[in-house]
Amino acid sequence: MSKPHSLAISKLSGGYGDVTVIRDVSLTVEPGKIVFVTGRNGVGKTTLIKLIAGQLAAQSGNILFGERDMRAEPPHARRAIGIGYAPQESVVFDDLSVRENLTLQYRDRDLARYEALFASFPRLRERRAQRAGTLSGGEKKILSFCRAVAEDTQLVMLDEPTEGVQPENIERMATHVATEAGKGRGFLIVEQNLGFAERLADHAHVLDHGACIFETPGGADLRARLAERLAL
Ligand SMILES: Nc1ncnc2c1ncn2[C@@H]1O[C@H](COP(=O)(O)OP(=O)(O)OP(=O)(O)O)[C@@H](O)[C@H]1O
Repeated sequence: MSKPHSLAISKLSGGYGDVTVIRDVSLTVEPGKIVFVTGRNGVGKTTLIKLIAGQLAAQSGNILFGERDMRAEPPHARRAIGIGYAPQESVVFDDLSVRENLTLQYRDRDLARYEALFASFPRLRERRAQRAGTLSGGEKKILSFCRAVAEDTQLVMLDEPTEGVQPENIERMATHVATEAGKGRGFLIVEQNLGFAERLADHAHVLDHGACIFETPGGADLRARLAERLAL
């Protein structure tokens, strides 16, 4: 992995066509830091991640990764530069096997890079020859999580990674995120699971109507601080 970069978003606005969903959002993810974005349904969390990944074009504001302006780069280039992404809908190719889904982007098609993840999620290894479309919703989320974590990117964006995943696997996800952050990778995680956020966050933002209405450092009572803002 090359020298780690910070992601720095400033006054970012964007949405769908002429409709503005995200308004003037600013946040930073430094190397090795875990930053959460939470908020109620429909406030724009996924839209924000898609703007950073390049799946949606920004209307105004800046997205810098290191010194580089990401707004000029198409999605595949942003990934190649070091911004990985596991979307909320998991993007599992149903007709391909689990193995193919995990190795599509690698010329060597080697599963060895998944050893540590398979140790935590053995069902994925057991089901490697199975059509990915036959996996349960939670298993698809785990597949998508593993693919993003195993990829050699400096930043990992996860959109609701724990949705539909059982508690012991959520705990294993948390362990992998903490380990990877310890190696210097940054994480930007959209989550409504406040326990997961409290367990991992260095910093958290609350989004409402497309704007950041609250931000706070991580820590023991993060869940309560966020819940208070979410109830407003
Ligand atoms: N393709 C689209 N075209 C137009 N509007 C959209 C589109 N996708 C989402 N929206 C709207 O943008 C707003 C924000 O949606 P978004 O998916 O970003 O919210 P979210 O906070 O991620 O919600 P959830 O927690 O339910 O996943 C919503 O009002 C939604 O209806």
